Amino acid sequence: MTWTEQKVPRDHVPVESGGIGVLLVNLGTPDAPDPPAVRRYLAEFLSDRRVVELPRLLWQPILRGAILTTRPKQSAHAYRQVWTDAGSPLAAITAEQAAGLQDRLGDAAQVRWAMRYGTPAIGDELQALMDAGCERILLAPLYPQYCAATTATVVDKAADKLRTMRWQPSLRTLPPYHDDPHYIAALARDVGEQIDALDFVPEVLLLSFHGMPERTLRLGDPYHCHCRKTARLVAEALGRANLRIETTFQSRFGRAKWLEPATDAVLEAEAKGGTQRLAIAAPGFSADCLETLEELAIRGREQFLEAGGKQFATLACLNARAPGMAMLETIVRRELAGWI
Ligand SMILES: C=CC1=C(C)c2cc3[nH]c(cc4nc(cc5[nH]c(cc1n2)c(C)c5CCC(=O)O)C(CCC(=O)O)=C4C)c(C)c3C=C
Ligand SMILES: [Fe+2]
Ligand SMILES: [Fe+2]
Repeated sequence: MTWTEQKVPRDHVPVESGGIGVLLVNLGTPDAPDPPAVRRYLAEFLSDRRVVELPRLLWQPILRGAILTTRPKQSAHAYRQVWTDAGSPLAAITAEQAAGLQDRLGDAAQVRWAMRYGTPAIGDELQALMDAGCERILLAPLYPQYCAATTATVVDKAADKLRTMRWQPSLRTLPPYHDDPHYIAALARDVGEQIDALDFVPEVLLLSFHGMPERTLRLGDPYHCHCRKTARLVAEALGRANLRIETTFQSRFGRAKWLEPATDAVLEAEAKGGTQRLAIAAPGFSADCLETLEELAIRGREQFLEAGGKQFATLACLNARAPGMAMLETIVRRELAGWI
């Protein structure tokens, strides 16, 4: 043993060294569907300057005042409607995706998962990978379309952890995969199969993406363009002449103008304009969550049917089913090239 090794405290030495890690990251979700837990989650999420790009001195009083006194109660009600025995759908599905990817990668890499807001925290999971001997880590934000409010903030948070380390791992990040042929093929196959399994033939398929303030498009965020490209490629890959496919943006928050057309407005307009049978998919969400299970599947259905629509279906996200997992394995292995 060399002099340096003798000087290194035993508990700071990885158990095994030279390992490869993969950290899957999604947005985050409350620990429980009750107002205090939702308040903690929203406080962290909506204090992120990547998410709400307003000066702190202006935004924090609004957040701590109007928003955090009313929204946690409303959102907790929404979360209760989608909560499962395994907890929040977003966390449960992300855990399943990590387990599925671990099975597929075997001994080649250790896979863990984290949430940008709440738990399990990115810093803790990076540490766990390092403690398990990983010196090279692929950070994989599970957002197909790049957005500063989602992708960049994951990298920021990982960098915050690295900033505290004397001995850092080597880090790679998974690039956005909005136009990756494997992602498009997985979506086309999965969406196509789900449409074929419906008990009705939809006239219209809405591809609904999470919205963003329109200003971010003008500031150069590629998110809107990525969503549009995904939608165009999925429509081409589906190749269904009798199915009209439209792109919309959901989950508007606050008073600023958001990307349009808005999903809720289009659902109403379609029904009022005579569309009777409609299906909706959310290709930007890698896992089902509040925004798909409550906003689309519950409220979206009500909006469409109340406006005169007759049949409505929300299609599941790729989640941990085979087409999505095969795609994830392929794009992760590609980024691990040279490491494994
Ligand atoms: C300014 C506010 C918000 C921005 C910008 C935003 C961008 C954004 N979000 C996602 C993905 C998800 N968002 C989810 C929930 C959610 N989003 C916001 C606000 C903004 N999102 C809020 C306040 C909430 C919480 C629920 C509520 O109170 O309405 C979720 C689901 C989380 C879950 O627990 O299931 C996801 C996923 C993307 C992809 C995105 C920008 C591209
Ligand atoms: Fe959101
Ligand atoms: Fe929502």
